Amino acid sequence: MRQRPLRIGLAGLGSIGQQVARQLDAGIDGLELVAVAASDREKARQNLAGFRALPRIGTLADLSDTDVVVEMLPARAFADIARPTLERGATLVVASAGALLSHMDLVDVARRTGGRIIVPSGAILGLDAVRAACEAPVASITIETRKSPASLAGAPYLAQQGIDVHALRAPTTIFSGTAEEAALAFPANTNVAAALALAGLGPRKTEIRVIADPAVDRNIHTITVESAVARFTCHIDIVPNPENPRSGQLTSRSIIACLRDMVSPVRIGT
Ligand SMILES: NC(=O)C1=CN([C@@H]2O[C@H](COP(=O)(O)OP(=O)(O)OC[C@H]3O[C@@H](n4cnc5c(N)ncnc54)[C@H](OP(=O)(O)O)[C@@H]3O)[C@@H](O)[C@H]2O)C=CC1
Ligand SMILES: O=C([O-])CC(=O)C(=O)O
Repeated sequence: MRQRPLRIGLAGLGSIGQQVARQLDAGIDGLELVAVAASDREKARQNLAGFRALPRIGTLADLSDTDVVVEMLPARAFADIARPTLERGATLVVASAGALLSHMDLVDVARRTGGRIIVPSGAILGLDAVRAACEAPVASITIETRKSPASLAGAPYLAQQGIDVHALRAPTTIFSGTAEEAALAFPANTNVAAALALAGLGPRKTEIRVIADPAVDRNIHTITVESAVARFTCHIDIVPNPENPRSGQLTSRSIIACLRDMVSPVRIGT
Protein backbone atom coordinates (compact mmCIF):
# COMPACT_ATOMS: atom_id res chain seq x y z
CA MET A 1 0.00 0.00 0.00
CA ARG A 2 1.26 3.52 -0.82
CA GLN A 3 2.51 5.58 2.14
CA ARG A 4 1.64 8.92 0.53
CA PRO A 5 -0.78 10.14 -2.15
CA LEU A 6 0.27 10.02 -5.78
CA ARG A 7 1.43 13.53 -6.71
CA ILE A 8 -0.33 14.67 -9.88
CA GLY A 9 0.76 17.44 -12.26
CA LEU A 10 -1.46 18.76 -15.02
CA ALA A 11 0.08 19.95 -18.29
CA GLY A 12 -2.49 22.27 -19.89
CA LEU A 13 -5.48 23.96 -18.33
CA GLY A 14 -7.77 24.18 -21.34
CA SER A 15 -11.20 22.58 -21.76
CA ILE A 16 -10.09 19.14 -20.51
CA GLY A 17 -7.46 20.32 -18.02
CA GLN A 18 -9.89 22.55 -16.15
CA GLN A 19 -12.40 19.72 -15.73
CA VAL A 20 -9.71 17.32 -14.52
CA ALA A 21 -8.37 19.92 -12.08
CA ARG A 22 -11.85 20.52 -10.66
CA GLN A 23 -12.54 16.82 -10.19
CA LEU A 24 -9.19 16.25 -8.49
CA ASP A 25 -9.76 19.23 -6.20
CA ALA A 26 -13.13 17.78 -5.18
CA GLY A 27 -11.03 15.03 -3.58
CA ILE A 28 -10.04 11.51 -4.61
CA ASP A 29 -8.38 9.32 -1.97
CA GLY A 30 -4.77 8.61 -2.84
CA LEU A 31 -4.40 11.41 -5.39
CA GLU A 32 -3.05 14.91 -4.75
CA LEU A 33 -3.08 17.69 -7.34
CA VAL A 34 0.19 19.49 -6.67
CA ALA A 35 0.95 21.56 -9.79
CA VAL A 36 -0.52 22.78 -13.04
CA ALA A 37 1.28 24.18 -16.09
CA ALA A 38 -0.59 26.81 -18.08
CA SER A 39 0.42 29.15 -20.87
CA ASP A 40 -1.41 32.07 -19.21
CA ARG A 41 -0.83 31.95 -15.45
CA GLU A 42 -3.19 34.83 -14.62
CA LYS A 43 -6.02 33.11 -16.50
CA ALA A 44 -5.13 29.86 -14.73
CA ARG A 45 -5.31 31.60 -11.35
CA GLN A 46 -8.81 32.82 -12.24
CA ASN A 47 -9.85 29.36 -13.42
CA LEU A 48 -8.69 27.78 -10.15
CA ALA A 49 -10.30 30.43 -7.94
CA GLY A 50 -12.33 28.80 -5.18
CA PHE A 51 -10.30 25.58 -5.14
CA ARG A 52 -10.05 23.90 -1.74
CA ALA A 53 -6.31 23.32 -2.16
CA LEU A 54 -4.69 25.59 -4.73
CA PRO A 55 -1.99 23.75 -6.72
CA ARG A 56 1.22 25.48 -7.79
CA ILE A 57 0.75 27.29 -11.11
CA GLY A 58 3.77 27.38 -13.40
CA THR A 59 5.36 26.15 -16.59
CA LEU A 60 5.89 22.60 -17.88
CA ALA A 61 9.26 22.55 -16.08
CA ASP A 62 7.43 23.06 -12.78
CA LEU A 63 5.84 19.60 -13.07
CA SER A 64 9.19 17.87 -12.60
CA ASP A 65 8.59 16.76 -8.99
CA THR A 66 5.33 14.92 -9.67
CA ASP A 67 4.73 11.15 -9.87
CA VAL A 68 2.20 11.42 -12.69
CA VAL A 69 1.90 14.09 -15.37
CA VAL A 70 -1.38 14.34 -17.24
CA GLU A 71 -0.71 15.77 -20.70
CA MET A 72 -3.66 17.88 -21.97
CA LEU A 73 -1.85 20.23 -24.34
CA PRO A 74 -2.34 21.04 -28.02
CA ALA A 75 -0.67 18.30 -30.10
CA ARG A 76 2.19 20.64 -31.08
CA ALA A 77 3.32 20.90 -27.40
CA PHE A 78 2.99 17.17 -26.59
CA ALA A 79 6.69 16.28 -26.77
CA ASP A 80 7.69 19.27 -24.61
CA ILE A 81 6.26 17.50 -21.57
CA ALA A 82 6.18 13.86 -22.70
CA ARG A 83 9.93 13.51 -23.18
CA PRO A 84 11.16 15.09 -19.90
CA THR A 85 8.50 13.25 -17.90
CA LEU A 86 9.54 9.87 -19.31
CA GLU A 87 13.27 10.71 -19.13
CA ARG A 88 12.91 11.05 -15.35
CA GLY A 89 11.05 7.74 -15.13
CA ALA A 90 7.65 9.19 -14.18
CA THR A 91 4.22 8.22 -15.50
CA LEU A 92 2.72 10.12 -18.43
CA VAL A 93 -1.04 10.06 -19.00
CA VAL A 94 -1.70 11.13 -22.58
CA ALA A 95 -4.70 13.07 -23.88
CA SER A 96 -3.09 13.98 -27.22
CA ALA A 97 -3.04 10.36 -28.40
CA GLY A 98 -2.63 11.43 -32.04
CA ALA A 99 0.60 13.28 -31.20
CA LEU A 100 2.00 10.16 -29.54
CA LEU A 101 1.91 8.41 -32.93
CA SER A 102 4.70 10.71 -34.20
CA HIS A 103 6.77 10.10 -31.05
CA MET A 104 6.72 6.34 -30.64
CA ASP A 105 10.44 6.46 -29.78
CA LEU A 106 9.18 7.55 -26.34
CA VAL A 107 8.25 3.91 -25.73
CA ASP A 108 11.99 3.12 -25.76
CA VAL A 109 12.63 6.02 -23.40
CA ALA A 110 10.01 4.65 -20.99
CA ARG A 111 11.48 1.15 -21.28
CA ARG A 112 14.94 2.50 -20.42
CA THR A 113 13.93 4.72 -17.49
CA GLY A 114 11.05 2.72 -15.99
CA GLY A 115 8.57 5.45 -16.96
CA ARG A 116 5.09 4.56 -18.18
CA ILE A 117 2.90 5.89 -20.98
CA ILE A 118 -0.80 5.50 -20.27
CA VAL A 119 -3.38 6.34 -22.92
CA PRO A 120 -6.85 6.54 -21.37
CA SER A 121 -9.85 5.64 -23.52
CA GLY A 122 -10.64 9.37 -23.73
CA ALA A 123 -13.51 9.94 -26.12
CA ILE A 124 -13.69 6.41 -27.44
CA LEU A 125 -15.26 3.24 -26.14
CA GLY A 126 -14.65 -0.45 -26.57
CA LEU A 127 -10.85 -0.47 -26.22
CA ASP A 128 -11.21 -3.28 -23.67
CA ALA A 129 -12.92 -5.53 -26.23
CA VAL A 130 -10.55 -4.41 -29.02
CA ARG A 131 -7.55 -5.44 -26.95
CA ALA A 132 -9.16 -8.76 -26.09
CA ALA A 133 -10.09 -9.40 -29.75
CA CYS A 134 -6.50 -8.69 -30.80
CA GLU A 135 -5.33 -11.66 -28.76
CA ALA A 136 -6.82 -13.64 -31.70
CA PRO A 137 -6.64 -12.94 -35.47
CA VAL A 138 -8.36 -9.66 -36.46
CA ALA A 139 -9.47 -8.91 -40.03
CA SER A 140 -10.24 -5.19 -39.71
CA ILE A 141 -10.78 -2.31 -37.31
CA THR A 142 -12.41 0.86 -38.58
CA ILE A 143 -13.78 4.04 -37.07
CA GLU A 144 -16.22 6.61 -38.40
CA THR A 145 -16.13 10.04 -36.76
CA ARG A 146 -19.03 12.41 -37.40
CA LYS A 147 -18.79 15.97 -36.15
CA SER A 148 -20.34 19.36 -36.60
CA PRO A 149 -18.43 21.97 -38.61
CA ALA A 150 -17.62 23.78 -35.33
CA SER A 151 -15.97 20.63 -33.97
CA LEU A 152 -13.75 20.28 -37.05
CA ALA A 153 -12.91 23.89 -37.82
CA GLY A 154 -9.23 24.79 -37.72
CA ALA A 155 -7.88 21.38 -38.80
CA PRO A 156 -4.78 21.74 -41.05
CA TYR A 157 -6.25 19.31 -43.61
CA LEU A 158 -9.22 21.60 -44.25
CA ALA A 159 -6.94 24.52 -45.11
CA GLN A 160 -4.68 22.29 -47.27
CA GLN A 161 -7.66 20.96 -49.24
CA GLY A 162 -9.56 24.27 -49.35
CA ILE A 163 -12.57 22.77 -47.55
CA ASP A 164 -14.92 25.26 -45.88
CA VAL A 165 -16.83 23.03 -43.45
CA HIS A 166 -19.16 25.88 -42.50
CA ALA A 167 -20.42 26.02 -46.09
CA LEU A 168 -21.55 22.35 -46.09
CA ARG A 169 -25.32 21.81 -46.19
CA ALA A 170 -25.34 17.99 -46.02
CA PRO A 171 -23.23 15.27 -44.31
CA THR A 172 -19.97 15.01 -46.26
CA THR A 173 -17.05 12.60 -45.96
CA ILE A 174 -14.09 14.95 -45.80
CA PHE A 175 -11.35 12.42 -45.06
CA SER A 176 -10.65 8.70 -45.40
CA GLY A 177 -7.32 7.21 -44.47
CA THR A 178 -5.29 5.56 -41.77
CA ALA A 179 -5.13 6.66 -38.14
CA GLU A 180 -1.53 7.70 -38.80
CA GLU A 181 -2.54 10.00 -41.67
CA ALA A 182 -5.50 11.35 -39.71
CA ALA A 183 -3.32 12.34 -36.74
CA LEU A 184 -1.41 14.73 -39.02
CA ALA A 185 -4.46 15.93 -40.96
CA PHE A 186 -6.68 16.47 -37.89
CA PRO A 187 -4.37 16.70 -34.85
CA ALA A 188 -7.14 18.00 -32.57
CA ASN A 189 -9.97 15.81 -33.88
CA THR A 190 -8.85 12.20 -34.34
CA ASN A 191 -7.23 11.21 -31.04
CA VAL A 192 -9.94 8.57 -30.87
CA ALA A 193 -8.53 6.83 -33.95
CA ALA A 194 -5.03 6.99 -32.48
CA ALA A 195 -6.15 5.40 -29.20
CA LEU A 196 -8.05 2.73 -31.15
CA ALA A 197 -4.96 2.06 -33.28
CA LEU A 198 -2.69 1.74 -30.26
CA ALA A 199 -5.15 -0.66 -28.64
CA GLY A 200 -5.52 -2.75 -31.78
CA LEU A 201 -3.89 -3.12 -35.18
CA GLY A 202 -1.60 -0.09 -35.13
CA PRO A 203 -1.76 3.31 -36.86
CA ARG A 204 -1.23 1.99 -40.42
CA LYS A 205 -3.86 -0.73 -40.28
CA THR A 206 -6.64 1.23 -38.56
CA GLU A 207 -8.91 3.06 -41.00
CA ILE A 208 -10.85 6.23 -40.21
CA ARG A 209 -13.54 8.15 -42.07
CA VAL A 210 -14.28 11.71 -40.93
CA ILE A 211 -17.72 13.09 -41.76
CA ALA A 212 -18.65 16.75 -41.37
CA ASP A 213 -22.36 16.88 -40.60
CA PRO A 214 -24.06 20.24 -40.16
CA ALA A 215 -27.07 18.50 -38.56
CA VAL A 216 -25.26 17.03 -35.52
CA ASP A 217 -24.43 18.70 -32.23
CA ARG A 218 -22.39 15.84 -30.74
CA ASN A 219 -19.00 14.27 -31.48
CA ILE A 220 -20.12 10.87 -32.76
CA HIS A 221 -17.79 7.87 -33.09
CA THR A 222 -18.61 4.38 -34.38
CA ILE A 223 -16.03 1.61 -34.35
CA THR A 224 -16.41 -1.71 -36.12
CA VAL A 225 -14.26 -4.76 -35.46
CA GLU A 226 -14.17 -8.00 -37.46
CA SER A 227 -12.19 -10.67 -35.69
CA ALA A 228 -11.93 -14.43 -35.43
CA VAL A 229 -13.54 -14.42 -31.99
CA ALA A 230 -16.07 -11.60 -32.21
CA ARG A 231 -17.70 -9.03 -34.46
CA PHE A 232 -18.78 -5.81 -32.79
CA THR A 233 -19.82 -2.24 -33.41
CA CYS A 234 -19.67 0.41 -30.70
CA HIS A 235 -21.22 3.83 -31.01
CA ILE A 236 -20.96 6.92 -28.83
CA ASP A 237 -22.40 10.48 -29.02
CA ILE A 238 -20.37 12.89 -26.90
CA VAL A 239 -21.44 16.34 -25.74
CA PRO A 240 -18.79 18.84 -26.91
CA ASN A 241 -17.12 21.16 -24.41
CA PRO A 242 -18.58 24.67 -24.74
CA GLU A 243 -15.08 26.24 -24.43
CA ASN A 244 -13.62 23.97 -27.12
CA PRO A 245 -16.14 22.02 -29.24
CA ARG A 246 -13.34 19.91 -30.80
CA SER A 247 -13.11 18.09 -27.44
CA GLY A 248 -16.00 16.31 -25.79
CA GLN A 249 -17.02 16.14 -22.14
CA LEU A 250 -16.20 12.44 -21.70
CA THR A 251 -12.43 12.74 -21.95
CA SER A 252 -11.80 14.49 -18.63
CA ARG A 253 -13.94 11.83 -16.93
CA SER A 254 -11.98 9.09 -18.66
CA ILE A 255 -8.75 10.63 -17.36
CA ILE A 256 -10.14 10.77 -13.83
CA ALA A 257 -11.24 7.12 -14.04
CA CYS A 258 -7.75 6.24 -15.27
CA LEU A 259 -6.10 8.11 -12.36
CA ARG A 260 -8.44 6.38 -9.88
CA ASP A 261 -7.27 3.03 -11.29
CA MET A 262 -3.69 3.89 -10.34
CA VAL A 263 -4.52 3.94 -6.64
CA SER A 264 -7.49 1.60 -6.43
CA PRO A 265 -7.13 -1.91 -4.95
CA VAL A 266 -9.72 -3.12 -7.47
CA ARG A 267 -9.52 -2.75 -11.23
CA ILE A 268 -12.51 -3.31 -13.51
CA GLY A 269 -12.17 -3.97 -17.25
CA THR A 270 -9.22 -5.05 -19.34
N1 LIG B 1 -7.83 11.27 -26.23
C1 LIG B 1 -9.01 11.77 -26.57
O1 LIG B 1 -9.99 11.05 -26.75
C2 LIG B 1 -9.16 13.24 -26.71
C3 LIG B 1 -8.04 14.04 -26.76
N2 LIG B 1 -8.15 15.38 -26.92
C4 LIG B 1 -6.88 16.14 -26.98
O2 LIG B 1 -6.52 16.56 -25.65
C5 LIG B 1 -5.71 17.73 -25.74
C6 LIG B 1 -6.29 18.81 -24.81
O3 LIG B 1 -7.59 19.14 -25.25
P1 LIG B 1 -8.33 20.47 -24.77
O4 LIG B 1 -8.17 20.66 -23.32
O5 LIG B 1 -9.69 20.44 -25.33
O6 LIG B 1 -7.45 21.57 -25.52
P2 LIG B 1 -7.41 23.12 -25.24
O7 LIG B 1 -6.86 23.77 -26.46
O8 LIG B 1 -8.72 23.58 -24.72
O9 LIG B 1 -6.35 23.24 -24.04
C7 LIG B 1 -4.96 23.13 -24.20
C8 LIG B 1 -4.33 24.08 -23.21
O10 LIG B 1 -2.92 23.93 -23.19
C9 LIG B 1 -2.35 25.23 -23.10
N3 LIG B 1 -0.96 25.23 -23.52
C10 LIG B 1 -0.44 25.31 -24.76
N4 LIG B 1 0.91 25.25 -24.72
C11 LIG B 1 1.25 25.15 -23.41
C12 LIG B 1 2.48 25.04 -22.73
N5 LIG B 1 3.65 25.02 -23.37
N6 LIG B 1 2.47 24.98 -21.37
C13 LIG B 1 1.30 24.99 -20.70
N7 LIG B 1 0.08 25.08 -21.30
C14 LIG B 1 0.06 25.14 -22.64
C15 LIG B 1 -3.25 26.08 -23.97
O11 LIG B 1 -3.08 27.43 -23.70
P3 LIG B 1 -3.30 28.50 -24.92
O12 LIG B 1 -4.69 28.26 -25.42
O13 LIG B 1 -3.09 29.81 -24.25
O14 LIG B 1 -2.26 28.14 -25.95
C16 LIG B 1 -4.63 25.56 -23.53
O15 LIG B 1 -5.08 26.20 -22.36
C17 LIG B 1 -5.70 18.15 -27.22
O16 LIG B 1 -4.54 17.66 -27.85
C18 LIG B 1 -6.92 17.42 -27.77
O17 LIG B 1 -6.82 17.17 -29.16
C19 LIG B 1 -9.35 16.00 -26.96
C20 LIG B 1 -10.51 15.24 -26.91
C21 LIG B 1 -10.49 13.80 -26.82
O1 LIG C 1 -14.96 13.36 -29.62
C1 LIG C 1 -14.12 13.97 -28.94
O2 LIG C 1 -14.36 14.36 -27.78
C2 LIG C 1 -12.78 14.34 -29.47
C3 LIG C 1 -12.29 13.55 -30.60
O3 LIG C 1 -13.00 13.09 -31.44
C4 LIG C 1 -10.86 13.32 -30.70
O4 LIG C 1 -10.07 14.06 -30.11
O5 LIG C 1 -10.51 12.34 -31.37
